[in-house]
Parts: sequence; C-alpha cells; structure tokens
Amino acid sequence: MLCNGPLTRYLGRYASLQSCRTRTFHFRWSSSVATEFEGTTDEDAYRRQRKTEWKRRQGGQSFLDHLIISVRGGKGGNGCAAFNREKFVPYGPPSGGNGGRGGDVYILPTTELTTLSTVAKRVKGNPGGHGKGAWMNGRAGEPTIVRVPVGTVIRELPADDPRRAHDAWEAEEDGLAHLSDEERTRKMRERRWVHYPGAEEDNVERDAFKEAERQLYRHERDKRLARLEMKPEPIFLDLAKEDLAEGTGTVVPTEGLGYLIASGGDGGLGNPTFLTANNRAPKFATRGTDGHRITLELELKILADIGLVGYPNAGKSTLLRALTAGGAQTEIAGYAFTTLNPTVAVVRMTDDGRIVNSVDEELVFEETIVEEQLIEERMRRGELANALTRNQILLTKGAADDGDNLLQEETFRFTVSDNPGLISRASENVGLGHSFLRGIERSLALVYVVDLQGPTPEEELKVLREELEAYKPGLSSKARLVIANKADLLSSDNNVDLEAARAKLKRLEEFVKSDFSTGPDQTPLDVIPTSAKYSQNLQKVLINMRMYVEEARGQSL
Ligand SMILES: Nc1nc2c(ncn2[C@@H]2O[C@H](COP(=O)(O)OP(=O)(O)OP(=O)(O)O)[C@@H](O)[C@H]2O)c(=O)[nH]1
Ligand SMILES: [Mg+2]
Repeated sequence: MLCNGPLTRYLGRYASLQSCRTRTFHFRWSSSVATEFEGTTDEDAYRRQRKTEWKRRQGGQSFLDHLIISVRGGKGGNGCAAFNREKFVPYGPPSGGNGGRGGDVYILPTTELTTLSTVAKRVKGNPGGHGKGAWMNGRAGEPTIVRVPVGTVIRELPADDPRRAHDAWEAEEDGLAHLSDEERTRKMRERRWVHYPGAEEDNVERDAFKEAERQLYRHERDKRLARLEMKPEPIFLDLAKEDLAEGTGTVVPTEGLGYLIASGGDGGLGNPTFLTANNRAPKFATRGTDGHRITLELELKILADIGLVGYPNAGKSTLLRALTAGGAQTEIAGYAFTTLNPTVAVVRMTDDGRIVNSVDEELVFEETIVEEQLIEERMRRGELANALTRNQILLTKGAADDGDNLLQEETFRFTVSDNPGLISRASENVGLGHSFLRGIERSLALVYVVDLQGPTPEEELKVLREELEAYKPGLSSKARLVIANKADLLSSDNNVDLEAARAKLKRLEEFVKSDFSTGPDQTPLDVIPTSAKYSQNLQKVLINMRMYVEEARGQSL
C-alpha cells in the first residue's frame, strides 16, 4: 500500500531531484576542472579560431564596409510659459525663457577606426534644454560627433530612394493621415504649444492664441517652401584623410568637430514673445522643433598607398608588423583567415630604407599568442616595472651610438594595408569572399606576398592574379612586387636542401619574369625574398615600395 502512496511519490521525486542536482554539480565540477587544465592560452586560441570559422561561414558578408545610417539633429528645448512673481508685485510680466537649440550632428574621420562596425545605425543629436521661469533660457544641446574611419565615402540618399527615412514634415503627415479633422488639430497643437498650467482650454478659445497659431503655421510653411526652392545639394563627402582640410565634398568642415550633417531643431519661444498690446498675459509658449533628418550611405574604401595581397598564412600581417617595427597591432597566427578585416598602418622610413625608431635591429615578430605569453611572463617576473619607454631606449641608444640613432630622420611616409587571405574561387564567396578587395581598389600599388616554403608559390601567384581580375578587370595591373616570404625557413639551420631551396626561388623568379609584368613597357615584377618574422631583407622592400608610391603619386598629380 505504502509503495504506491503519496509518500513514495514524494520520495521518488526527491530522489530524482537529488540525482539531477548531483548531475548538475558533477557537470559544473568537471567544466571548472577542464578550464583549469586547459590553460587560458589554449582557450584563447580556440576562441579566436571559432571567430574565424564563424566569419568564414558568413561568406564575407559580415565584413562591414557598407552601412546606411539615419541621422537626426537634436530636438530644440521647449519655451516656457511663466509669470514673474515678486513680493508686492501681484501680476508680474510674462517671464518664460526660450528653449535651447537642439544639438547638431557632425561626422569626423579618424584613423583610430578601421571598420564601420562601431558606427551606430541611428544617431540622434542631444536635445536642447527647456526654458524656465525668471527669463531663463534653456541651454543649447551639445554637438554629437559620429566618428568614422578615414577612407569613408558618404552620400546622402536621394529623395526617391525607398531606404531614406522621412523628414520631420513627412513624418508628421504620416502620423496624422487617418485622423479626423478635430483629432488632427488637437495633435498638431499638442506638438507645438506649451500652455500655462490649467490654461489650455481657455487659451484655444482666445483670438490672441489663434492669431499666434496662424503665424506659426505661416512661418513653418515659408520655411519648408524656402527649403524646397533652395534644393540643397545632397551631401557627398570623401573622407580620404584625417586632416579636415583635405577632405573633399559638399560640406565645409568645422575645426575640431568635423562636417555638419544634421543641424539641431530651433528652441521654442517663451511666453514673453507673445506679449502684445491686447494680450498682456499670454499663457502659452511654443515647443522646440525637431532636428534635421537625413539618411546617409557610408562606404568604406580604405585608402592605403600599398595593399598586400596573398594566400592565408603567407605572412601578410607579420610583414605589416615588421614594416612598422611593431607599430601595427595586427593579429598573427598559424591558421588560415586570422585577419578578418583590412588594417592600414603608416610606414615611416629613413632615406636609406630603414624603419624610423626601430630600436632593435634584430626584431622578431612571433605569433600574437606567443608574444602575449612572453609579455605576461616578463610581467610576472617584474621586468616591466623598470622597463624603459621607447623614447628612453632611443635616447640611451642614441647616446651610446654618438647620437647616430637620433639622426634617424623620417624622409618618406606611406600607408600599407594588410588584408584577409585571398584563395582560389574567392570570387564565388569561398573563404572570406573577396568583398574586402573593395578596400584596396584605390591603392596606388599592390604587392603579392607568397609563402616560399609552400610547394608551388607560382601557382599561388596565378590564383591571386585571377582572383583580382575576377573582382575587377585590370586590378592586377597595379601589382608591382612579389614578396617571397618565410625565406628564413630555407636556411641551412632548418635542415633543408639549400640547393633545392635556391632552385625554387630561381624558378619563381623565372616564372614571374616570363608571366608577370607591369606597365606599358612590360617590365617584369620585382621578386624579393624576405623573412617578415625575423625582419630580414626589409630594407630592399621598403626602398622598392617608396619607388612605386612616388611614381604613382607623380602620375596622379
Ligand atoms: N618562419 C617564418 N614564419 C613566418 C614568417 N612570416 C610569418 N610567419 C608565420 O606564418 C604564420 C602566418 O602568419 P600571418 O602573418 O598571420 O599570415 P597572414 O598572411 O596574415 O594570414 P591570414 O591573416 O590568415 O591571411 C604565423 O605562424 C607566422 O608566425 C616568416 O618570415 N618566417
Ligand atoms: Mg593576417
């Protein structure tokens, strides 16, 4: 009897609950142990790899170089309906302050960003402050600055584009479309007027208010007509440089703020404005107006003088880091598609092809994880506590070298972009696709990076050229140089057949000579073996790059 009774059922439930708890506990315990033993770095590598896999599955779609944003200037603050109250002055004059202007929205190019992913899709300016009693005007709204990466091209969407958001007038009309006349009038009044407490019903019956309302509508209509007649030129901005004076477009920049794209609304008027001979105590004020609304299309066309093009893992990111003496924080790892978005860095070189401020001649650029581990280890040992800054190292080194290092004068500067890997059939969206090539379309010159350790660097080159052409016919004619990277792996310490390695390089050179040429006189591309990891033979690379950039800049003048 007891077996089937409620107690048994209860006990049974309790037991299953217990086992469930034990399971949960067991799971938690095992997962925490796993984390402990996995070690943070492995987990980190796993996380990074997952991110890449995800990005790859997106087929390059998530590379954010195109974005539509709707921008609204800040709303103006409301005017105030108030009367001055003072001792022994029972009916003081109207004293409501005006509302403050809404904040303007500016757009500012910055080198700190490299993608459009941090740009908000909807931007709203700060509202102006409301007016207050005792003639206190509201404060103006602070300006809002939308930061976009240098290289962004901005276009205002035309009026007939379905993606364009409605302007303030159209938006109001939409909201009123299905209302009765009475409701319409009430809504429109609500949006425009502030009444002294308890005075609304009385106000709307008065002639003074009706006259003020008529005037306001007339003013609004005139403003709208003036705008339609003016037909302002649509906004177009090509933000090629961080320097505001260098940008080209239809908007004049403001120092420190950028380009004004949407101005804030006007502040409302306080009740003293409506004081007339007939109406000594106006009990109404106006609300602030909406800011300017605009829809913009942003397209990121990274502007680098030189674009690196290569298979995944060829060492492009390592090369960019080496060319900037560690200045470019590009991620380096031994798996394909480590780089997910193009990165641009500035290369500063001396006259003889050295990198400015490369403190140590023998720089080694390891994989990011290894470098992070090394820094962590140094930190744990306390070595970084007394570490010298870059400038201090330069100064001490300069003093030791009789000031030789201080003479490392920068004579040339250009930008280089590191790009995701390009593989065969990228044009069919294999790998990360080739949408990122949009970024290097405008580069002055392209440089192929191939892995000299791979079995057939020639084949890689052929595919790279095909993919560039598939993206845009004629693009591959911008290629000027082939960097045969990882040449250090072909040294005698690595137990490789030196003769075979040399023959491989020779074969590559011959192949380039016969099949890869540039310019009207069909000069073969240069081939330079390098080791990005150990900063070997970069001087030659830099001198060549300077030559291409100078030539191209000369032509584009
Ligand atoms: N031995 C040697 N290894 C290198 C050299 N350059 C790069 N590597 C290694 O090659 C691997 C890939 O380097 P990355 O710089 O990430 O290659 P990537 O071309 O940017 O690769 P993706 O971003 O995936 O397209 C890493 O393990 C680097 O340490 C080199 O000159 N010599
Ligand atoms: Mg990379």
